[in-house]
Amino acid sequence: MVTAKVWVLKKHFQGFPKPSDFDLKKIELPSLQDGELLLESVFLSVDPYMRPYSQRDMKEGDVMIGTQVARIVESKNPAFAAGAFVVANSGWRSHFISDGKGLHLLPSSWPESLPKSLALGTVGMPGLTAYFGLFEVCKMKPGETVLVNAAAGAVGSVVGQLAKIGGCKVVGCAGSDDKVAYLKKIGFDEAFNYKTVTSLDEALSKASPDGYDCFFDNVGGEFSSIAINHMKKHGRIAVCGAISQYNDSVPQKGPYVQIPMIFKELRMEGFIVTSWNNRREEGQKALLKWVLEGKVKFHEQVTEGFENMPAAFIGMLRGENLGKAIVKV
Ligand SMILES: NC(=O)C1=CN([C@@H]2O[C@H](COP(=O)(O)OP(=O)(O)OC[C@H]3O[C@@H](n4cnc5c(N)ncnc54)[C@H](OP(=O)(O)O)[C@@H]3O)[C@@H](O)[C@H]2O)C=CC1
Ligand SMILES: O=C(O)CCC[C@H](O)\C=C/C=C/C=C/C(=O)C/C=C\CCCCCO
Repeated sequence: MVTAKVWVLKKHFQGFPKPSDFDLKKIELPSLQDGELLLESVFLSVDPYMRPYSQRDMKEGDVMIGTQVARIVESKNPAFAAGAFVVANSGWRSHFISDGKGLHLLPSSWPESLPKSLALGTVGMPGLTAYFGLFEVCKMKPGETVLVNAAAGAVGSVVGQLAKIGGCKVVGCAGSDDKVAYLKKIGFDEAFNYKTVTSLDEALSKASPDGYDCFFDNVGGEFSSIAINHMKKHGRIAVCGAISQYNDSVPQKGPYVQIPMIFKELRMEGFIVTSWNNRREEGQKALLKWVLEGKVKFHEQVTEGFENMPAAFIGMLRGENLGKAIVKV
């Protein structure tokens, strides 16, 4: 019998999640039935969506939602061999049983030299978010100017690099000087610390006096209400996330955006990356190629130990991560 450790949501979050909102439990896993697999999590992802989705999709006592790279320990399913690695969406669990549905084998072209955790970040859901958000929602064109916030994060850092590959000028903002330095290192044309600039308006004007054709918005709130006034005519805004709102008990009432929307004839479009699940392979192949060519750099904020999942999650929400926040079991 295998004993699995799982993190459950003990209490719905009020504001920022607290360690006391989680409970670590042990579950004895049964023996495998025909068609089933036993897997052990090797890397687990902590992502911003877990904060709002927990409110919408979970009840207290549920296992926290989330994805992992897992190794197949034992298989009674002919489609999956023991020893292979998959991306699963099985939540915060150290071990779990699956019938094979919803498991994505890592691409066979995955080189040994590349950390498998990238399948949760740059070459996984966040990277695909950047890929489809830029190409399908922003529809960026060479020579345009792209703005991205939370730019040193899992999604934002890929947005900036893909926009450079696409021949654009890229402006990014992040919440620390170290992150700003990282953005310049990976090729952003302009980068600033939104926490320390005296005026966001001035910082946006200085970074791109002519304004922005595309705004990849990961943050929402006041930043977006100001940034929208810096959009060029017929600009496009990809509403990817609103992390500035997730931990607020009472969402901010931002200034209205309709006026610039009308006068600048802007297109503002929200999206969820799962809308392109049928093109997942295309995106992963492209991202893997650019990583291997060195055109897309990656950085991971790795927290060691399954017992530290809540700390990694809370740390990411507080901006302590540079690049994709990952937990290594
Ligand atoms: N639509 C979709 O399909 C998807 C949407 N998303 C969204 O994309 C965004 C980025 O996700 P991801 O790259 O995984 O996360 P990150 O790796 O960027 O980590 C979150 C970052 O958000 C920033 N942040 C946190 N709170 C605030 C705040 N109050 N104001 C401004 N910035 C803040 C912090 O960076 P900093 O130091 O810059 O403050 C923090 O490091 C999120 O909004 C997420 O919900 C992600 C995946 C899919
Ligand atoms: O099990 C699930 O559905 C979660 C799957 C997560 C998976 O890896 C794929 C997509 C992740 C999407 C992330 C979206 C965002 O981060 C945007 C977050 C929140 C927007 C507001 C949601 C409000 C819910 O009430």
